[in-house]
Formats: sequence, C-alpha cells, structure tokens
Amino acid sequence: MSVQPIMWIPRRMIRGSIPFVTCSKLCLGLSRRPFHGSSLARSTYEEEKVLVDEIKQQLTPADIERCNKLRNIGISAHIDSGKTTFTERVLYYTKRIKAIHEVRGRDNVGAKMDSMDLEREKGITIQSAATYCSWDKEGKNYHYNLIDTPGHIDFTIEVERALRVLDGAVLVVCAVSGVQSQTVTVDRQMRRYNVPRVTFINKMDRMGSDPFRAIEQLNSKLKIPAAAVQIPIGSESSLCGVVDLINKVALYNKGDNGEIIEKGPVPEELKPLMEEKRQLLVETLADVDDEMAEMFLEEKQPTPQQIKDAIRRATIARSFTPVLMGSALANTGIQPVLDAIVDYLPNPSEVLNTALDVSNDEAKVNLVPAVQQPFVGLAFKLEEGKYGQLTYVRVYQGRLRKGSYISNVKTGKKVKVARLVKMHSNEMEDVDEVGSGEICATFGIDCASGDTFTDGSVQYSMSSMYVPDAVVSLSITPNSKDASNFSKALNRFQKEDPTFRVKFDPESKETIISGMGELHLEIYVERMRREYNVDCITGKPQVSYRESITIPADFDYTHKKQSGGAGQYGRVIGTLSPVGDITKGNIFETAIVGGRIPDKYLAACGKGFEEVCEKGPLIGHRVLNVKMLINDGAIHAVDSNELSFKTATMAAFRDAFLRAQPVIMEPIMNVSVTSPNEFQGNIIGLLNKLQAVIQDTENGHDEFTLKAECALSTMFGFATSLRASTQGKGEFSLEFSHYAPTAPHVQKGLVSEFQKKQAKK
Ligand SMILES: Nc1nc2c(ncn2[C@@H]2O[C@H](COP(=O)(O)OP(=O)(O)OP(=O)(O)O)[C@@H](O)[C@H]2O)c(=O)[nH]1
Repeated sequence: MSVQPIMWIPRRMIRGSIPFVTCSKLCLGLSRRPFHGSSLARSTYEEEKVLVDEIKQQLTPADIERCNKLRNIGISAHIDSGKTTFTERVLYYTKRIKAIHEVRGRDNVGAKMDSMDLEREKGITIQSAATYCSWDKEGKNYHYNLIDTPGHIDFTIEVERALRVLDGAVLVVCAVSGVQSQTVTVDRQMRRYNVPRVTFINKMDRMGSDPFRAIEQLNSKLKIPAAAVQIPIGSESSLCGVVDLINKVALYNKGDNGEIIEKGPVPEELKPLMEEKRQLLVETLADVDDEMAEMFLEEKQPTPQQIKDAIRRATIARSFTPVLMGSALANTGIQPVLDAIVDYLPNPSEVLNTALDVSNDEAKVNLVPAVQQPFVGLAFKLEEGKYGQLTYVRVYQGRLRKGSYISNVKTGKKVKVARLVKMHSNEMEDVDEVGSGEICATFGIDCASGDTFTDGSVQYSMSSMYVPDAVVSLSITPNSKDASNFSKALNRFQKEDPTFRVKFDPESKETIISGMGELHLEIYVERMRREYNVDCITGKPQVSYRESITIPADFDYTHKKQSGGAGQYGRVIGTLSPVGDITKGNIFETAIVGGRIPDKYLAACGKGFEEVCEKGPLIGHRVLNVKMLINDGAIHAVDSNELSFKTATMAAFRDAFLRAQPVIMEPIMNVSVTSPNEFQGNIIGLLNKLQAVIQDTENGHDEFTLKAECALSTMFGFATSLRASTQGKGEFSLEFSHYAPTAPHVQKGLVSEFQKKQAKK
C-alpha cells in the first residue's frame, strides 16, 4: 500500500485547532515533540499589539532611539540554578566589575549581587538586587537594567515586584535538573505580568547535562513552545562553546575568563545535529508566527535575519522562548545571551503599560514612554539604607529629575526628589535625571511599596503587584529590655516586605510575626540580631489557620447596656453566609430600608465586621470567605452610638458564626522534593508518614523529583527529617496551594486547646 504524502501544516495555519496535528512529517518519520498549546491567547496579544503600535506613533525619533537602546531585564529561576553566577559574568563581560567572585567562593568575597552578609554566608539570594550595565553589539551601545531575583519560594515577593516592573526576563534552567518546581512558579509569575523571556540552560559543564531534555520539559511542563537556537560544542568538562544555529557558526569562549568570543566553522561532526535542530527551530517558529508559517508552506528557506525577526516577534508575543545554553561557572555561552536580550526581548516602547486615571472615574490609560509626557512612576521596592529609605522607582512616562517635586497619587502628598541614584547592587551612582523606561532609586520619599507617583498634572494609578498570603507565624520576644531597636527593625522589615506581617496579640501579650515559610522568618530573626543587635526568643512556628462557615445563619442581636451612666443600644438583623468565590475574601453588605440604622452607625458596623474577622470565634485566627449582610435593625433615640453598633455587630457575628457549621481551614502546600535516586524509597516513606498526597514522581538521570500536596502543619521540621533520610542530599520547596478544612478531630483538638488557653488567662 502506498502512503500518500500529506503536507505538514504549521499549527498556526490550522486556526482553532487545539491538539497538534502532525501530518506528513510524522508519516515521513520525522519525529516532533508533542505540542501543548501556546502560552497566551493570541487575541489578547493582538489587541495589545495594536495599542503598542498606537503608542509608538506618539513617540519622537529621540524617544524611539532612547527606548531602542534600553532593556529592563530580570534573571529568574529555581533555587541554585546559577542566576547569581550568571549575573556575575554579565557584569564582568559588560565591564561593570573588574573581577569575578563566586557564590560561596573560596576568596570569601561573594558574588556582587549577593551583597548581604547573610546571602554570602548561606549562598542564597534573599533580596533582589538591581544593577545596570552597557553592552556593545554590532557597534551600538545598549543599556541594561538588570534585577537578580531570589530562587527560594520564601522570598517570592522579590520576584513578584521585579517582574512587575521588568519588560523581559532571562529564565535560567539547570541542564541536569531541567524544569524544577520553582521554575514552574517563576513561569507563572512571568505570565502574571506578561513578561517575555529567553531561556538560558546553565550548568552544561555538569555530568548528566542534557539541554534537549530541558527543552522538552519547557514544552511539556511550562507549555511554552521552545526551541534551541544553539547546540553545545563538547560536553561536561570538555564544553568549550556553542554553535549558533541561525548563522551556522561556532562560538568559542577564549581568554582567562572566557571574555573573548572566537568565531569558527562548525565542527564537522556537529553538522547533522545542527541541521536537525535548526529545522526544528524553523518548524517551531512556523507554529507560532504567521510570516514563518507562510514561508514554510511555500517551502522557502528563511534567511538568518528572517529567523531572528520571527523569534523576536514570537518571543515578544509570549508565544515562544528561544533557548540558549552554556555554563556560567565555566564562562561559556554568556555573551550570546547578552546579544539575545537585544535581539529578542522588548524595549520599553514595545510593552503595553496601563494605569487608571483616578481623576476620570478610573478610566484605563495607556502610558507613553516619551520624555515630554507628564511623569508617571511606580515605587516598587523599599529598602532601608544608610541614608534613609531608598525607594526604587520604574519611570513609565516622562522623566524624573533631581530637585523636582512629585506627588503620591494615593496620599496626595507632594515630595521633593532630593537625591536620585542608579543602583549597582549595594553601591549607587548619583544622577540628575532619568528618562521613561528607566529604573532608578530615590531617597527620603515616604511611601509604601506599590505607590504610584506623578508630576501632579495627572492622577494616574498603576496596579500593584500580587502579594501572597502569609502561612507561617511565630511569636517573638526580644531578649533585652530595650525594645526600641526591636520595634524599629520590625517596622522596617514590614515596610520593605509586604509578605512579612507583624501583629501584637493583646491577650497573650506576644508579638507575632508571619511570613511565607520557616526560612523567611528565620532570616528576619537573624537580620534583627545582626543589623539591630537584638537577640530574640522565638516560639514554635505555627500554622496560620483560617476560619470559615459552611452554611448561612441568620442573626438578630441587640446590644443593650442601659443601667447606670451613659447607655448603649444597638440592634442588628441580617444573615451570615459563606462566600462561594474564594477570590472575593470577606464581604460586608448593608440593605437597610427607611433609614432604620443611620449611615454613621452602619460604618461602625463595618468596622466591627473587619475587626471580628481578624480574630475568628473558633481559635482566634483570621476569618476567610464570609459575607455579613445587615438588612434591618433598630436604634434608641438617646442610647445608640457608634460603639454600640460596632459591639452589636461583633457579637452578632460571633453568635451566628458558631451556628453556621464553622470550619477551621489549614494551608495545603505543594511540596517538591528532589534527591538522588537511591533515596526515593526513604522519601516516599517519609511523605506517607506525613499523610501527603503524592501527585507525581519523575526520575531523571541520577536525581528524582517528587511532587505532593501536604498540610503545612505536618511539614515543620521536614528539613531535618529530609536531611536524615537522604544523607543531606535531598532538597525541597514548599509553596502555598490552597486552604482546605482540617479533619474534624484536628478541629476539635485545636478548639479545645484554644479554649484551655483562654481559660488560663
Ligand atoms: N557546575 C556548575 N555549577 C554552577 C554553574 N553556575 C552556578 N553554579 C553553582 O551553583 C550554585 C548556585 O549558584 P547561584 O549562582 O548562587 O544560584 P542562584 O540561582 O543565584 O541561587 P539562589 O539565588 O539562592 O536561588 C553555586 O555553588 C554555583 O557555583 C555552572 O554553570 N556550572
């Protein structure tokens, strides 16, 4: 039987088809990796592109020239993938630093971007660090603002705020471990802020490295079409360069620190692989880019420039990521990433940034990165420095000048920009002015993280970043009597980090800190000791439970105190009900007819509701997803006041809550454990003991990764048991997934423990 050759049609041309249709190429035996769909609804990007093109019309040639040379880039990845090591090379090759220092290096200097002592000791990045550098490409000088972000999930807010203000990112992936749990988190964050990325597969010098397996995982796990634009020359310890698939040329790193890039012909033995992977690149592009698809159908061979243009379009459209590879530690393949940043990542004029016009009913406005426009900037990160509060600002429109006055849209306060600097990790350079699209920092501006500033002529407010909920808390008490440094430190940390929260429990007279995980809180306790000289005693980590209800309950409550002195009277009637949509949080509503409760008393009811939600009736933890509706009530002509209504609301709430089949909700975490294959049995045993639900295991070359869901309450001390079961070779990460009701016996235990504590007071 003869097989009819069917023409292979790029997926892009089969509109509306979701599963990948493989036609003749498969029939002809050319295997293609499965396709899992593009990362972005195309219509969304097309609408965005129209707006970006409109905005570009408003730019002067000087604005375009300035933006063309600018890239705001983040470096993000899973823990220990080599972001900081990579950034160190970038700074060295761009001549920002004169020598390379390693993370945990023997010279004890540490990498430039890990400027905190604690970061250098632990070899982890805790705070994101900003810097800038210049890169010469084909005779043109480009300016990069770079932010190196932490990999550990506990410091995730640093990644959120960096990605909020960046236009593009380099996603670093380990060539041995491939896509890891935190790579998935970072990918989600990149999508949240529509950040296009180029991917760099690092650690190609390590045994067991396999860039093509990592690319498969980008496709399958992150569901982003990805294709190599390079292949390695040599492997593991003999890695010496990469083949540029687009130009079919070999690039070797030479010199003591790989600073010289030497071009050469492609080694003969690599030519078949080069052709295969180049073809795969073109096919993948044809799947995501119209122009490439047409060329493909017409069987035209694209030129290197056409391939590069297609990569640029598809990367900016967030429907593709080009993959480069090398080894930061072995100084191989870094310079091509710097070129790829220029070639494939957007400049500030190619990204749509919007704000809400507060003076015009919050109408959406598109920001124009032109210097002549009124200034609009976002304060995205605060840091307490030697000279006071340092505020990092991304300028979206207009320009920011030293000595000028800017106004905080939220508070209406006007402040003078006394000092303007560009950051180079923990060092700074004074500047007089920064233009739109730039990132800078200022001193002495009192604001909160996420505030928008303008020159006062417009009232634009930009959306802030996503702040995840704190899940772990512990009590903390300073060891010395002098509490001033203690509260100073707590105030500062709270201001800098929206995921770090502090509250004082008047009943236990304890200060409670909460955050993203044990490590997060541990680091703050340690920083308190080092930076503020305050030794602290901490309690056992506690889970931040939530309290909720499962059925509605009506209430009719009268608060009355009419004997002796000034009287109190307030009656509230209504319903307490569970909120189905968990994104809505707690809701307070009133529907009073005929003014039976005046507005000022209703406002007091609202305050009472907020207060009582902070400390739930079951075990004193925050209330989640409860709606309170007050639709009737009564006042007393003399005795009613705001306090009476607030008290009545709180008591009504507590009473109805307990009748509404209340539940205690506990945080369920996504756990990811990676360890050498030989410990797989131990780890599964360990997780079974913790009643974790194992969802996936994946065996790599010599490591395996296990994913599970587990209640946070069982995970305290997991680091120690994991260390013991894996001879210290296992690693894990925990990330909040959702809240789920605790088992009835656990709830009973928690409630009786809480009641015992209350009775003792
Ligand atoms: N073999 C090899 N090791 C590398 C390479 N790049 C980094 N490393 C090592 O991997 C470890 C982690 O590197 P970092 O640069 O701190 O990784 P990171 O992603 O910044 O780490 P966090 O910010 O803490 O998540 C260090 O011991 C580095 O020396 C590489 O290309 N090859």
